[in-house]
Amino acid sequence: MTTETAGKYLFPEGFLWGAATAAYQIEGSSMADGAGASIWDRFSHTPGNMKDGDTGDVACDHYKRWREDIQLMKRLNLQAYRFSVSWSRVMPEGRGAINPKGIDFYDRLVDGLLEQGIEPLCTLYHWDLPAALDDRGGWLNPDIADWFADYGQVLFEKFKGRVKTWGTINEPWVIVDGGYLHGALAPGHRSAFEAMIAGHNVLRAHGAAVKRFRQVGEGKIGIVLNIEPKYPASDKPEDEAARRRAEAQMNRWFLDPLMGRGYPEELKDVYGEAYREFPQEDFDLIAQPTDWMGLNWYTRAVPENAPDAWPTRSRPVKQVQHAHTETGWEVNPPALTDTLVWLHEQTGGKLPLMVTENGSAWYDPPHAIDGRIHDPMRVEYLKNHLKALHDAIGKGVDVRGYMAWSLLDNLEWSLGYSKRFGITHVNFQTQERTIKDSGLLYAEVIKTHGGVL
Ligand SMILES: N#[N+]C[C@@H]1[C@@H](O)[C@H](O)[C@@H](O)[C@@H]2O[C@H]12
Repeated sequence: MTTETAGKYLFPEGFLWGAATAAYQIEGSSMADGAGASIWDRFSHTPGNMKDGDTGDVACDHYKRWREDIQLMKRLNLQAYRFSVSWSRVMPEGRGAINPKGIDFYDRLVDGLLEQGIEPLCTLYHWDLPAALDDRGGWLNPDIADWFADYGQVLFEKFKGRVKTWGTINEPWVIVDGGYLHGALAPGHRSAFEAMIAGHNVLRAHGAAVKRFRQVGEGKIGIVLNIEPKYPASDKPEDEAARRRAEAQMNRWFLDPLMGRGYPEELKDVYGEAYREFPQEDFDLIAQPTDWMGLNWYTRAVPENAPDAWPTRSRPVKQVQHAHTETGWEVNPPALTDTLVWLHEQTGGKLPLMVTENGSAWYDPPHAIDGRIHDPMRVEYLKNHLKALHDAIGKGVDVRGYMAWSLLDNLEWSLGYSKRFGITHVNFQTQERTIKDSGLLYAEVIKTHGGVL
């Protein structure tokens, strides 16, 4: 904070400050106490899939250390905690029998959070599909919509009155683009034909869960989308056309059907013969009204026309004038403001938004030095993106909260433990947690409602 900015970035009363994680990335013990395997247990144990051969077998050992981690959340002044449930820990086969020890873990976690005055925000699905369901076709099997709604009902009923904000699915685009189109994520398929089908079933499952929530649940429900704004590399028509294809394939593929607009026209151009039509009743199910929408936001892209680039025939042009994180993502806070304004417009300005993930990976030392973890780049990233978020609110965007990604350094999927996103450092040899300078700043931001920015 400088004298001229003192108080300039105060956030609205009731703005919800938290941090986010996901089950497979932090829990460990993924097969303990009757849990079933997920597609990530299989994928991470398949040689060649994971950097350094890393797996989620231990991760942050959160399954055992959850009490310690709730104390960590208190030290960070968190008002909320966004976590996901491992479907196969609760329902080992994905359908039918419930694993009592599995659901008991989440029961204790939710009660522990509430006891500390931390609001639990629960994501039903953050990529870790039960392997038993994958054996039945997984997201390629249309029956998964009912399987997912049945799973959701178990949680809606179990946590009624305690969990009041639900997210159905985290990042449909990554589930499909990573898991079915490019194969970089579980279950590792590479087919545009499968991607269209899987994407449609992910959306149907969301709709089925929302419908079931209206019957048995209590509170608010929404979905969490990753949006990466696309800016044209030049004013050449071919670059604008490339931008539109890239925007349709990532940002509108799922958003448009959720808003009742069906798939964007450009998707036919992107997927060609793999594109397919679906019945209107599916789109009616998908466009079930929801109560809020989550935005996971990290960076922007500047695509140019690239006829050889599959499937969008576009390629991002590196913006060397800006800093880039360890994951190679450009740092561009104003693009977050633009995205929030765009999403506000795309959702008709009636759907409350929440930034459900935002953060950055930088090189951090493997252990604390004199009890501290200095992460100046992450401090700057956090400060500047919170200011950009504040700017969006100033432009009339209804943003209700911000969940820092992530509470802990954790398993960055197929990148393993090589990329650290946490505001808390984890020494993966000792499991020691050390709040980084960015976490100390975030605690102050929360305490001052942004006044410290
Ligand atoms: N990569 N990256 C960091 C972060 C990932 O760790 C989360 O699980 C996803 O929801 C989303 O991709 C964002």
